[in-house]
Amino acid sequence: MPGLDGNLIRQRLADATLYLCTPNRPDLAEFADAALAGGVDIIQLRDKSLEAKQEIAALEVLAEACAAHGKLLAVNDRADIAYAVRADVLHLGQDDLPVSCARHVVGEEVVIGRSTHDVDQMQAAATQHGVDYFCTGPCWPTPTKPGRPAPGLDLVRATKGVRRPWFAIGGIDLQNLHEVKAAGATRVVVVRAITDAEDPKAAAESFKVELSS
Ligand SMILES: Cc1ncc(COP(=O)(O)OP(=O)(O)O)c(N)n1
Ligand SMILES: Cc1nc(C(=O)O)sc1CCOP(=O)(O)O
Ligand SMILES: [Mg+2]
Repeated sequence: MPGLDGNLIRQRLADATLYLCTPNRPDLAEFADAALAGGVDIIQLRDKSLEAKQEIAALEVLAEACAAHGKLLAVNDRADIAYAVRADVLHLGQDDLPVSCARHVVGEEVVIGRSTHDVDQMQAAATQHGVDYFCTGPCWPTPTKPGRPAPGLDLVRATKGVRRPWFAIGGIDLQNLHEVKAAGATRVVVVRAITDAEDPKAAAESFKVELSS
């Protein structure tokens, strides 16, 4: 079955402000439904513990939730799995598959994103052929990505005004979101702020309210 049309995916990306990465969890379907109902625009399965078969099974759960809410499904690292589940988005870090290689696997419709951690990487991702969006971070050191040094909000400030869609990431929560916005970000990626929330729908709603003001 073909995935969404690339123009529609890129339109949804342009409109997206809240991107959630989640590990697999026993209540994945209910959790995803709540987060998407609260306003999450893109949901990525980020779980390094899964074998391909289990990752595909979890992504199929997320795909159903994304289709029901008209939102985007993202795969982390694996172009083959993105292809297998007809994902809308493939996210690649600096040490992952080269973009040109991933593009051959997933085709032209799928949106490809990149992680960046310094100004040189950010400027490269802002112009590199085949890249549709990028992320800058971590804004703060985060236990979700142990050992990754944080360039902090200076990198967000350096990215302000770049036209290609970009998201701030790393250590962002409802308490410090105003600092991220003041540094120039209009889009954010979060993990714990929603995955650890008692009420994921309410957490997502609060992010969306703050991001739209
Ligand atoms: C949306 C988004 N942004 C950044 C990352 C981090 O990617 P990477 O640096 O490859 O690290 P891992 O997540 O693979 O550990 C991401 N996954 N998603
Ligand atoms: C997965 C990931 N990538 C980062 C980067 O800077 O590229 S920071 C990060 C983890 C973000 O998790 P939390 O919202 O729980 O701090
Ligand atoms: Mg990666």
